[in-house]
Amino acid sequence: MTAKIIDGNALSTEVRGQLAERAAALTSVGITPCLAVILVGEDPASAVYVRNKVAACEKAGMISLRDVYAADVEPALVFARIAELNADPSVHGILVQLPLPKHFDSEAILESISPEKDVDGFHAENVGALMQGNPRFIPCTPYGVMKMLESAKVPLKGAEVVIVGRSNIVGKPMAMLLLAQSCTVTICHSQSRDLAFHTRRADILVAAVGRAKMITGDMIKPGATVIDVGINRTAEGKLCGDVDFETAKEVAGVITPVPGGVGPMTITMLLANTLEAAERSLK
Ligand SMILES: Nc1nc(=O)c2c([nH]1)NC[C@@H]1CN(c3ccc(C(=O)N[C@@H](CCC(=O)O)C(=O)O)cc3)C=[N+]21
Ligand SMILES: [Mg+2]
Repeated sequence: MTAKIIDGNALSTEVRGQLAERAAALTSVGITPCLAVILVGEDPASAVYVRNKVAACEKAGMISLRDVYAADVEPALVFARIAELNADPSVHGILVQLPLPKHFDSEAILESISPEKDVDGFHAENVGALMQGNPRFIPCTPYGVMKMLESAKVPLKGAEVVIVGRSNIVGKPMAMLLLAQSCTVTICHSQSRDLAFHTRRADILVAAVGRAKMITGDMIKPGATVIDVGINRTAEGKLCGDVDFETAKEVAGVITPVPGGVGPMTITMLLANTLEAAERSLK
């Protein structure tokens, strides 16, 4: 039997439809949700993501602003633009596309965004709120994963979860969200001894390492839920995840594909956070 596939595009369409209704309701009272996106440099993948985010905003009836800077821009210019966006009441969300060029202090940039407009949930204040169990903005990728688990009715209470990857943008917030749902959470990383020992115990396995096809079917417990957060490009330019889908789908009970899985849900939850920020501005 092959695994049930969670279709991230279909779920995105459904959720974005609901968001569009809320956006229209806000617009009718004079507030159109607005996301400002800042892109520094010419990385082609980043340009594609930013284009997708902007298009998704407009389709959901939200406004988007886009500022693109050359890779060698003075950071002071970007800080000044963020300050301007922080002060602009018509802007509800601000996203600085990562990664930034090496001469940027990324942490300082993220801390300069007003926590009330930090729709990525990367500001230390929002990270702290999530750890304390009172999230203000949930980082978009782990938020999207939670929606996917919910839509597939994957039981969470008491489940053994193994997350492979410990990044600030996926692994760590993912662990906090699943812990809050009473999962038993293990975080593995590049220095973990005997990775397969851990992954084979997982009822829910989240792969967020950035290494193409590194999770193979033999590393998965039969019937497990496998969430693939990886976005890797092969030499031929094909997109593939951290999970070897062909072998994994024969073992897993539920699985997410790449493309068409977590990626579209990340953008959907960015829209959700922007809308949420705009709704809060009413109160
Ligand atoms: N401040 C910031 N916030 C982010 O949320 C952020 C970021 N920086 N930097 C880069 C990563 C990556 N990310 C993706 C979003 C959507 C897809 C997505 O839609 N993927 C499509 C395919 C798109 C394609 O063809 O390349 C899919 O998986 O089906 C992928 C990756 C957001 N990120
Ligand atoms: Mg994100």
